[in-house]
Amino acid sequence: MAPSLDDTIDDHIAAAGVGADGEMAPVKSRVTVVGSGNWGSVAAKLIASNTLKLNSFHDEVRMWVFEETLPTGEKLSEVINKTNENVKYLPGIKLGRNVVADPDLEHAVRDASMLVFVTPHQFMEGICKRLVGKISVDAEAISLIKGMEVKREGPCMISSLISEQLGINCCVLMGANIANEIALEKFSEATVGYRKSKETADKWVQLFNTSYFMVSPVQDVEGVELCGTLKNVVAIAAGFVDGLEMGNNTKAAIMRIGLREMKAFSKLLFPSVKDSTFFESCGVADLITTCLGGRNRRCADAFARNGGKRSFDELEAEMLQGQKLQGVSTAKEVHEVLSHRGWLELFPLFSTVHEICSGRLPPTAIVEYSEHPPNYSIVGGAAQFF
Ligand SMILES: NC(=O)c1ccc[n+]([C@@H]2O[C@H](COP(=O)([O-])OP(=O)(O)OC[C@H]3O[C@@H](n4cnc5c(N)ncnc54)[C@H](O)[C@@H]3O)[C@@H](O)[C@H]2O)c1
Ligand SMILES: O=P(O)(O)OC[C@H](O)CO
Repeated sequence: MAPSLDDTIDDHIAAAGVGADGEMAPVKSRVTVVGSGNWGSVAAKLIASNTLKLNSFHDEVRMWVFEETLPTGEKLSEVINKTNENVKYLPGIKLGRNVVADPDLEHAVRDASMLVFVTPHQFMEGICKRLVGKISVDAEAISLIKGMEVKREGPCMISSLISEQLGINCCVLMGANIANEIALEKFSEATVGYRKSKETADKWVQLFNTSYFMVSPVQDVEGVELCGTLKNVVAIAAGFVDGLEMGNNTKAAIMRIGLREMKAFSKLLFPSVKDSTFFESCGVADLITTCLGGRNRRCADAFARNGGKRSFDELEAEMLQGQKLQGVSTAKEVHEVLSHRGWLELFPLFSTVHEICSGRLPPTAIVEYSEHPPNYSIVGGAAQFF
């Protein structure tokens, strides 16, 4: 979109730090969204509707696109800029003319003071490496990414990866947020997790909040992020139960046991995690929506219907057209933490999900007790002590 003359004048005045009345004007924040998948595109849309309304932000929202060539031979970023739609990951939805797709990562983040990270978690380490030394030293970040890395030293949440590699503060935003529903402006809620600065959290809330997207801040980064991350493992279990046609009671049981393991795992890793976080949108609400309507649930359903004979990679490629599952790799990462710390028997649901995904147990094992090594039952488990 070509900026209007008024916008251009305003930008020049703001850049000079002088208001129209000759007073010093507050410096405007520039926002870049790093990622342009299904949720990344919706996040850009939400933010862009707000930057147009709020004087403290530049109107333009840059969105980094992992470039790809479409079947038509055109570049995805060029088509987004031409049509104002992400035709591959969010077809049929206008993003807002102030969203500008940029395939050049370094250029996309240049001069940005607010960085929104929203890619599948497995790509973040590489993206951070490319960004070292390329971003403003006083930039603020937020991660919308549900996932974690496991390093030799132990588990590393994606917000910590961003903070440690880029030397900047990083909040998180998680919630019951199936992107396609928010794209259609159906009401939902989300939770911003922050570490210290409530002022920064409020700025993120202001940037995301709309009449149909209600955002609340809580001071518990790890709790919020672990809820968003671990619910994907429970969603895989819920999908198995659906694929096996076991009914609603079984699925509710899986969700309850899963929530208990989410809480126990989070608190064992980070004793500061608050119980109340599990009752925010990022907790129980995300668990419910994911187990009802998410991509992890859908692919796990297909996996179980095929008796585990078709791999998740194959199902993902066939069913999601380029979108990425997070639950299967998260189950593996959680399993690594559990086995390294000797906690496997405390988390029978998490452990069983990984065993099924990796083909060592059949999908039916999700509700079987004690018959398979390592001889535990999803109903028991010391997770009940938390
Ligand atoms: N889609 C949702 O409903 C939803 C909602 C809330 C949170 N999330 C979370 O948001 C994060 C991003 O998910 P999404 O739905 O926006 O993505 P997606 O799964 O729709 O799309 C995959 C994205 O990865 C990109 N990609 C592929 N290969 C890449 C590479 N090598 N390097 C970098 N990028 C590459 C693709 O271009 C595409 O943008 C995930 O952690 C997800 O759990 C998703
Ligand atoms: O489609 P899923 O399973 O990746 O879940 C999407 C969101 O995380 C739901 O909040």
